Amino acid sequence: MIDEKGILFILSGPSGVGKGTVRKALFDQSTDLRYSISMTTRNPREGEVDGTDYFFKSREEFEKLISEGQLIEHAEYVGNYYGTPRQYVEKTLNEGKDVFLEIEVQGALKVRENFPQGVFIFLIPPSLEELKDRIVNRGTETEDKVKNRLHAAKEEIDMMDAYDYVVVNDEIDNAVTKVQSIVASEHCKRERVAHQYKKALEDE
Ligand SMILES: Nc1ncnc2c1ncn2[C@@H]1O[C@H](COP(=O)(O)OP(=O)(O)OP(=O)(O)O)[C@@H](O)[C@H]1O
Ligand SMILES: Nc1nc2c(ncn2[C@@H]2O[C@H](COP(=O)(O)O)[C@@H](O)[C@H]2O)c(=O)[nH]1
Repeated sequence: MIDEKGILFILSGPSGVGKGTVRKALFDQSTDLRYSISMTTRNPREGEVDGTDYFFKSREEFEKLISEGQLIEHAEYVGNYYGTPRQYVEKTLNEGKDVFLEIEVQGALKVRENFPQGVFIFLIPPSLEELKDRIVNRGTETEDKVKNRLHAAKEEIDMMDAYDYVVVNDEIDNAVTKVQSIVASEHCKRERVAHQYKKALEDE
């Protein structure tokens, strides 16, 4: 059978590496991917909009979503819950459209268990010093939170080998081009499988 479902792409990596920046730049150029907006219990940052950046939930609401099985994965990250809505992802993939997740590492590894056919991309910083500068300069975290996020980052970078691709986010444009190439290459693989299937039917 040809798999006519969309492809699930997962962009992951430590906090501050630039996942959001790369994703936004990618979506400014690409219209074929569908971005899955996550749920979180963290407070909105200045300028963040409910339903665009995240669906902001209370802890009670989030725990209800977990118990109802409405998330394909969730993780508690530096004191807050984050999770991926099941209905949007499954419906969109079933319609044959590609879905793009931007999530942290524990969650990505859980997605791997349920969607082994997903394409897992790990974004790494050019160095840990640069990672720290990016988190600090973003100006969204207190000193304590920066420390927690950097501590988590070291453990997350150790999980890099569990991914299909690693992209260094040195320059944003370079990183975006690489992610676009990965998307194109995964489509070529899919087309090869479809072509082999068609040929096998014709040869019967
Ligand atoms: N290639 C780059 N070069 C320099 N600065 C960058 C680059 N990519 C992102 N940044 C900057 O680094 C900071 C963190 O980026 P961003 O918020 O996209 O990271 P993130 O991985 O999505 O973080 P989080 O996981 O905490 O949401 C931002 O201020 C962004 O402008
Ligand atoms: N496991 C999940 N992680 C997610 C999800 N959505 C976002 N994230 C990641 O959480 C951290 C912190 O995000 P921030 O917005 O507070 O800086 C970051 O790595 C995000 O990519 C999700 O649905 N599941």
